[in-house]
Amino acid sequence: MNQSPIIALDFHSAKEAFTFLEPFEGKVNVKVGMQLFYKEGPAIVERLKGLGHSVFLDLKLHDIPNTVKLAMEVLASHGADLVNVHAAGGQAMMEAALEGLDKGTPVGLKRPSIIAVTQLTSTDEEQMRREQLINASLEQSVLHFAQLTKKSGLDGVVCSVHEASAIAEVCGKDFLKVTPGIRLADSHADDQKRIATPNTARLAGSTHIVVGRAITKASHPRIAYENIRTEWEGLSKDE
Ligand SMILES: O=C(O)c1cc(=O)[nH]c(=O)n1[C@@H]1O[C@H](COP(=O)(O)O)[C@@H](O)[C@H]1O
Repeated sequence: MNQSPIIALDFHSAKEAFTFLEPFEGKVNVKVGMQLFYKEGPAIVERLKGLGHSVFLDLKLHDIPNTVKLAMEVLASHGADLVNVHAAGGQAMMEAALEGLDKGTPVGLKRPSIIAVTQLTSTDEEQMRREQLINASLEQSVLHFAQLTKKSGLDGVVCSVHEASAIAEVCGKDFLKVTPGIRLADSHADDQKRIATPNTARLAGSTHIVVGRAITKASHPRIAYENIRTEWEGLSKDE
């Protein structure tokens, strides 16, 4: 998957998603999450891939190792470029996920990259300490999960922009740091707690940004996408 912004297709149906994508010329990076996948099934991934788009299949698996391994074996056959799990599932679960993906990837195709969610971007430190009983800073917790993810052999993590540079120091520049919670300077946080602009994401060393509502709810989604892409890539408006 190239480094263009990943558009979160948080839509209710394939019809809505494809209508939304119509004004976009060429191939884009898209994310299919639970809402669209549970409605449309694997066909949505296959259709998007058929149009040449790159697909992050965001189902955030979190279960016992054997169940995750078997599920990943099936998911690998849909052709997604990137999939994810929750790092809190543990090292054995992450290793099993990787094993399932390796086993399920059709011969001749590249195994999807796999990343683990550290702490959701809708979580803040106070909530983490209170609800998860973690007696550490949020950054320490994210770094812990990033190191566990790396040790398990995965390709990277989902984190917020605020932890990206610390993760780069510990896990390396090439370890994926996929960062949702992206907002333009003047937009609402909605349910997100750890937000940042595309420009901050680039300076912090995010490898990818995931953007949903700032594009999908914009009055001109294509223009919103271009503005975000321009800021993320550090280009001036006319480049
Ligand atoms: O795994 C994810 O993609 C994810 C992890 C996370 O910690 N936070 C997070 O917001 N996401 C996803 O990223 C997208 C963000 O959407 P917006 O807040 O509308 O930009 C949603 O589809 C979330 O499911």
